[in-house]
Amino acid sequence: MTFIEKLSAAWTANNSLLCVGLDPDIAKFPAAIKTRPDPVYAFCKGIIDATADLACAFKPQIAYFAALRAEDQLEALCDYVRETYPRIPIVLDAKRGDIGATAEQYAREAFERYGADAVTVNPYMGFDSVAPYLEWKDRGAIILCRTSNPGGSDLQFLTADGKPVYQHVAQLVADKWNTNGQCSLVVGATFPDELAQVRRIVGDMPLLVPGIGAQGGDVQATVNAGRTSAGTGMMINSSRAILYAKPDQAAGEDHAKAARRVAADTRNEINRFR
Ligand SMILES: O=C(O)c1cc(=O)[nH]c(=O)n1[C@@H]1O[C@H](COP(=O)(O)O)[C@@H](O)[C@H]1O
Repeated sequence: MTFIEKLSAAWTANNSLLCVGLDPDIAKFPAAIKTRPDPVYAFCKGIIDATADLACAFKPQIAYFAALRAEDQLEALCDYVRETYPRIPIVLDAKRGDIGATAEQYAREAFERYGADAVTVNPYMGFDSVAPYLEWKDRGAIILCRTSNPGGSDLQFLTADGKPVYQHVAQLVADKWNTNGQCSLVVGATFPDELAQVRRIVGDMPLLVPGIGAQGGDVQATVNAGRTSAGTGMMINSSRAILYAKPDQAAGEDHAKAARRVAADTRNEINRFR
C-alpha cells in the first residue's frame, strides 16, 4: 500500500483529517513521566494511544527528538505505531534538503531507519535534491510550499515570472515532480487564501496543513479553502494544543485524556466544515 492509499484509508476509517503532531518538549511533560528512563517514548506513546482512533496521521518532528538525544525513542515509537496502529501513516517531519548523494542518506534515514510513510522535504535546492525520496515509490514526499510562519513570506511570496514563488513550487510539483503520484505539499493554515490558490493548482493532491491550534489558524477557513470535492485532501496538523492540553482535574483528566479531548474536539470541528 502506498502512502497516499494509506492516508486515504485512514481519512475514511477514522473519519478524520486531523494529523496529530508529536513535538515532545520534556519541560512540559507531567512530573511522573519526566523521571522515567524513556520519558520521550512514554509521553508520545500515551498521546498515540489516546488519539489513534481520531487521527489520519502522526507527525513526529525530528528536531524535538534529536535535541533530547532521543532518536532511539523515536525509532521505537515508529515501530510501535507500525505494529499497533498499522493503518495510521507516519509522517516524519524533517524538512530535509541537500544534494542528491546526501539526500539518498536522508531518505534511508526516514524510510529505512524510522520506517516513515512520508517525509517533509525542502524544495529550495531543486529537483535533484528531491528525486532520491521519489525513488521510494510507495512513500510520500511532502514538499514545503507556503509555510505557516510569518517569515515564510520573505521568499515564498516574492514574484517571479508574474507569480509568487510558492505558486511556482505548487505548479512544478504538480506538473513535473509528481510523476508517480506520491507528492504532497505543505501549506499553512495561517494563509487560507494561498491554501485555496494551491488547491486550485494541484487538483486533489493531499496537503499537509499545519497552523491550527497553537499558531491560531482558523479551522473553518482552512477546511473551506483546502478540502477537495470529496471533502478530504488534507492532513490538518495540530501539535502543542493537543500534546500539552490542560487536564480538567475536576473531571479526573490526566494529560493523555486531556489530549484526547482536544483532539476529538479538533477532529469534530474540522468535520463540521467538510
Ligand atoms: O512541515 C511542518 O510540519 C510545518 C510546516 C509549517 O509551515 N509550519 C509548521 O508549523 N510545521 C510544523 O508543524 C508543527 C506545528 O506545531 P503546533 O504549532 O504546535 O501545532 C511543528 O512541528 C512545525 O515544525
